[in-house]
Amino acid sequence: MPQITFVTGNANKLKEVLAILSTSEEALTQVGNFSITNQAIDLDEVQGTIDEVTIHKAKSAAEIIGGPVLVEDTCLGFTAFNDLPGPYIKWFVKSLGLAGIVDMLYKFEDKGARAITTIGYCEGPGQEVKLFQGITEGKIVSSRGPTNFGWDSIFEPNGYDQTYAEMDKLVKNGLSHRYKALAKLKEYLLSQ
Ligand SMILES: O=P(O)(O)OP(=O)(O)OP(=O)(O)OC[C@H]1O[C@@H](n2cnc3c(O)ncnc32)[C@H](O)[C@@H]1O
Ligand SMILES: [Mg+2]
Repeated sequence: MPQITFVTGNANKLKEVLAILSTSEEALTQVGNFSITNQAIDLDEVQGTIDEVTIHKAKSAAEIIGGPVLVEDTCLGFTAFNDLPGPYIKWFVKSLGLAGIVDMLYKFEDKGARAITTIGYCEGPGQEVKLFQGITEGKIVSSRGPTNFGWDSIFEPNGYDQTYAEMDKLVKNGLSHRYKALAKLKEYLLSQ
């Protein structure tokens, strides 16, 4: 069975990906003819568009692993900021904290935000990268719920009165940006 390595340095991402792809959280899962395993490597991230960042991550992962890989890059962008910070959200969370990010939008009436996961699939060194993207729209609110995963506690998806952090995991994993991107990847892998 061909094996694909999901490369990420983020344990929470890995948990969600495995929960969405399978019904259990085992460290190994199967989609169609492929089995998916994991390696925790923190890949370099270039500056650029979401697609450029993901393509670069996938290519470097394929070089390091020497075989088929999956990577993902997750963005959070604000409508009032023309979709920034986008791929740079991680550094904003690190430097400003969640309260600092909420404050950034203080003077804007529009609190709209988009969570975007872009998955990159590369079959090996030097191969093209296929992209699968999922977007969930919502708004930025004052932090509610556990704060152990990124910006989950300040993002409230449209149509819900809970933040991602307050939601049951099954609910988040049934509507999230990551779920939508993985649904597209799954469809592709099942057709191979
Ligand atoms: O090794 P990689 O896969 O790159 O893992 P990372 O943690 O560096 O992740 P990203 O580069 O994609 O940066 C995304 C940022 O958004 C956070 N994040 C990712 N998915 C999230 C989600 O579903 N909910 C909340 N925060 C999330 C994550 O903790 C990072 O701070
Ligand atoms: Mg990263």
